Order: sequence, then structure tokens, then C-alpha cells
Amino acid sequence: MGASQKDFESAVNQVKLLKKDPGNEVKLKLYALYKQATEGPCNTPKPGLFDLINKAKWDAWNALGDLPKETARQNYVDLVSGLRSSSDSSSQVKPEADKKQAGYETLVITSEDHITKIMLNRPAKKNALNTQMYQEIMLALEAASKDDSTITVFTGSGDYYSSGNDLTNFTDIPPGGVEEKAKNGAILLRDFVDCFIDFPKPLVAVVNGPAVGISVTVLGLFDLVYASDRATFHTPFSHLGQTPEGCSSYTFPKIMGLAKAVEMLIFGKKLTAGEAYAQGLVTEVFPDSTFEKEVWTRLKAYSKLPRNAMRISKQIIRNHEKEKLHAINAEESSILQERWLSDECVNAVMNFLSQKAKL
Ligand SMILES: CCCCCC/C=C/C(=O)SCCNC(=O)CCNC(=O)[C@H](O)C(C)(C)COP(=O)(O)OP(=O)(O)OC[C@H]1O[C@@H](n2cnc3c(N)ncnc32)[C@H](O)[C@@H]1OP(=O)(O)O
Repeated sequence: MGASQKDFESAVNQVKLLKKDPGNEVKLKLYALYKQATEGPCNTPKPGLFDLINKAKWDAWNALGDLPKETARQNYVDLVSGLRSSSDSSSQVKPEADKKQAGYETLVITSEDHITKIMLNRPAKKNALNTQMYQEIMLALEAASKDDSTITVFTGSGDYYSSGNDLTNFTDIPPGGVEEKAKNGAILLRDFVDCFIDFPKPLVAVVNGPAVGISVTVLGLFDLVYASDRATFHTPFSHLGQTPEGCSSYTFPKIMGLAKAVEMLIFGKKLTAGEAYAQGLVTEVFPDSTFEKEVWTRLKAYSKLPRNAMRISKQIIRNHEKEKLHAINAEESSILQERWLSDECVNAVMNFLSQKAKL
């Protein structure tokens, strides 16, 4: 026997109580099954090209064709039941409360041994950077620049360092339309990268796993980059109809030479940790089995060095290029503002959102 109307209504209520966000793909399935169960086959007009969210919803509903209402109702109830069991065993990192700084939702920030650690904490989304995470990182860097730590460390929670810009950032269109969205995105990007250019203390990346897009490009503004041998470095900008950011159009050719930078930034060649080390992007690679232990032992020793000497040395090394980096950041952000409106970029993002096409 199929699910009753009461089972269905109860499942609809349970969705609102899920502890863990099931992700866009599942939300689309739930939406489509709900519409099919309550209204039958999709017969509304297809939304326009730029109405990304409603188009994705329409596509999901329309894909169910003539599926009977009763079957849709049963499939909805089964899907929710599966989600409830996996939501109960959610595994986001929850460190000891006394060391953790409050007020951040997408980051876990701890201060210990003169080290402020900023951990990207959206493991279920491979630590993709959504708008909130960009904003929280800027706040965290501002706070770390003033706290009593000597060094600041970025790392990722779970198996990824970060999968780069959260592609769903493109779907939340404001009343001013896609032009306003692109303009706001360029301002956010510019402000975000400026914080890395201006950061006054030694900045360290502990790259625990694969890194994509903007999480790779800003590494050129870090002072140390330690990588697990599981890490990879990927900047698939052309595949996404986009162009380099994070000052990488300048820092990468400077770090690794023009030929290797072009392979990464134009052709999207993914580097292993060993290759990234050979090309100067990574300071040192460690076996994954001993990565955390070796890196943190090293960083704890470094963090005891005199604070002012380290800060002033960073200034001497970096300050003469700051103005240039700000100008490059402004130019890269403004070029991206136009790119985000291009068919190439819109199609690539829609492709990811609708099919979850993998790189
Ligand atoms: C202010 C704006 C500034 C913008 C600056 C410009 C920045 C540019 C960039 O950073 S370009 C790089 C953008 N990133 C990507 O294109 C990566 C897209 N993701 C993938 O290709 C894959 O997810 C993967 C290879 C990273 C991992 O694959 P796999 O191991 O098979 O895992 P899943 O795909 O199942 O991922 C799990 C879960 O996470 C969601 N997710 C992963 N990465 C992103 C992302 N970048 N944006 C949005 N969502 C992402 C994925 O959809 C899954 O979600 P689900 O469980 O299905 O809900």
C-alpha cells in the first residue's frame, strides 16, 4: 500500500525540522515530488534563462513527467525518511567550547599557543565559500590582525581545504537584477582579497585536502603554504567562463613563471601537492598520515618567535608591492563583474546547478 495523505503531511513537516541542510540537489527533488504529489504533472510556463532558481525548480518538476500523484507522494515520504536518518548522524566539527570564538556560523576560530586558527567549516559542501563565509573571513582577519596571536592559520574541516566560490552564490538575484548581483559580487571579491593583501602578520595555509578556485589563488598572498600529499590545486576558470582573481594574474607568473601559470590559470591544469611544491606555490608537502602532527609541531615552534620582528619582516618583504596588488585586485574584480554576465559563465554555472557536473 502507498503512503497515506497523513504520512505525506507528516513528512512535509519533518523536512522543516531537519538538523542538516540536505543540499540543493535534494531540495530540488523534494520540491518536484511535492508539486507532483499535490498538483500533478508540471504544466506551468518555463521560467526565463536568468531566473536560475525557478528554472532549476521547473526543470526538476517537469522531469517527473506523468508520474502518478500517489507514487510521487510515496517517493517523497521515502526520501524524507532517508534524510532523517542521515541528518541524525551529522558530522560537522564541534571543537571544545572554551577555545572556540563565538559568533561565526561558517568558520571555527580557535586561539591557542599564540596561533589564531581559522577553519573553514562547511564540510558537507566541501567548504565552498558562500557570501556569509566571505564576510565572516573578512571579520575574522580583522580580529586576528588585532589579537595577541603571532601567526594566523587557515585550514579546512573534513576532506577538502575548499571547493572555492559557492556556485549557488550566483542564484540569489536581488531586485536590481543580474547587473546589480554582478556589481555586488565584484565589490565583495575586491574587499575580500584586499584583506589578504593588507594582513599584517605571517599568514599560513594548512592545506588539508583539495583546493579549488579562489581558495588556490589567494595562496599567492600567504607567507607559508603547507600541504598534505592528498591536496590538489585547481583553478578551472576557463571551464567556468571566468577569469583569474585573488591577484593570481600577477602572483602566479611571479611565483612559478609564465609558462606554468598559464597552464593553471588559462587551461585549468590541476596540480598535485608535489607539483605545486616544485612550482613554488607550496612551501612543503607532508604525508597525509602525519600531516597534522608535523605541521602543528612546526607552527607552535614558529609562533614563539618574537611577534614584532616577524610582523616587521613581513612588512619589509611585502609592503613595496601592496599598491600594485590593490590595483591588480581592482582590475581582476572589475573584469569578473563583466564575465559573470556572459553566456559562457551563466551556462557553466547553470550546468553545475542543474546536473552537478563535476570538474
Ligand atoms: C564574491 C564572489 C567571488 C567569486 C570569486 C571567483 C571565484 C571563483 C572560483 O572559486 S571558481 C571555482 C568554483 N568551484 C567549483 O567550480 C567547484 C564545483 N564543485 C565540484 O566540481 C565538485 O563538487 C567537487 C569536485 C569540488 C567535489 O566533488 P565530489 O567529491 O563528488 O563532491 P560533491 O560534488 O558531491 O560535493 C558535495 C556537496 O558540496 C557541493 N559543492 C561542492 N563544491 C561546491 C561549490 N563550489 N559550490 C556549490 N556547491 C558545492 C555539491 O554540490 C554537493 O552538494 P549536495 O550534497 O549535492 O547538496
